Amino acid sequence: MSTPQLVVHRDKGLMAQAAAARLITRIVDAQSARGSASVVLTGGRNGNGVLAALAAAPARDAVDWSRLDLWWGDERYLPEGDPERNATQARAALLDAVPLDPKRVHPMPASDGPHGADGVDAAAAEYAAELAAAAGPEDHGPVPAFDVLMLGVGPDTHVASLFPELPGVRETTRTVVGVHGAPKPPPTRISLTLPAIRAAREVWLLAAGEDKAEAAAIALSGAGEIQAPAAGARGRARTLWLLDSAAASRLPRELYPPASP
Ligand SMILES: O=C(O)[C@H](O)[C@@H](O)[C@H](O)[C@H](O)COP(=O)(O)O
Repeated sequence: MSTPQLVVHRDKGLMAQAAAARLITRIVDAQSARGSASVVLTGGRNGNGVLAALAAAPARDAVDWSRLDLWWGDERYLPEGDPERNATQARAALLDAVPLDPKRVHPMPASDGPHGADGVDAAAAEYAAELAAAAGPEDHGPVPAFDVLMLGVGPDTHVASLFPELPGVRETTRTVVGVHGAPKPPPTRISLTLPAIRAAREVWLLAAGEDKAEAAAIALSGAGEIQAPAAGARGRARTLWLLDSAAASRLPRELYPPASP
């Protein structure tokens, strides 16, 4: 697993634009090398900000959208099309504006699907099976080796729907779990687990705003992953924290020396 690298941008708008530019490059490189690319999307304002910046970037046309697999790191277990679903928000921010292959877009199940509102655990198992079916021998495991997996970071250090101390973050075997009683609404969610997240080549953690400063400082100062799930989110080849200066304001100095005057 890789050691976190930090990139600090002046403000959250620039952070989103720079992350979008980085994502375009990463997708184009993967498509050139292997024919296709795979990206895992996150919910939340920062993740949607990156998607909106990507939608507005002229270089988005460099991506072959028909050869891109999209997955989700977590989902709010709500009916299809609910405005609070991460997939609905991602479609509005970007996905509806680009020529994706619908067969390569893999939203997590919705609560009005075959598993029903009480079936979040079965819905999570279904998504795990979908991931396993997409993994090839070269992936060495039950999920594809995603090119980039993005995660918003919560003020309590949660990533995806893995919250401090709750069962999801303790999962060591399953790749996807149903989440009950999440402290961030809605309480019922589906989430990739840390083992699934760590299958990604690159994991990018997005944190902008003063309310993320403490979470970033804790997660990057050697905290355990059960107490600080963001600390356990690492990519095989690269772990990148993309921050704005407000979110970076409480990092230990050895991680982020203050800018010279
Ligand atoms: O479904 C969700 O809510 C998430 O995926 C969650 O993990 C989110 O990414 C963080 O809470 C950060 O959210 P913000 O970027 O809005 O602060």
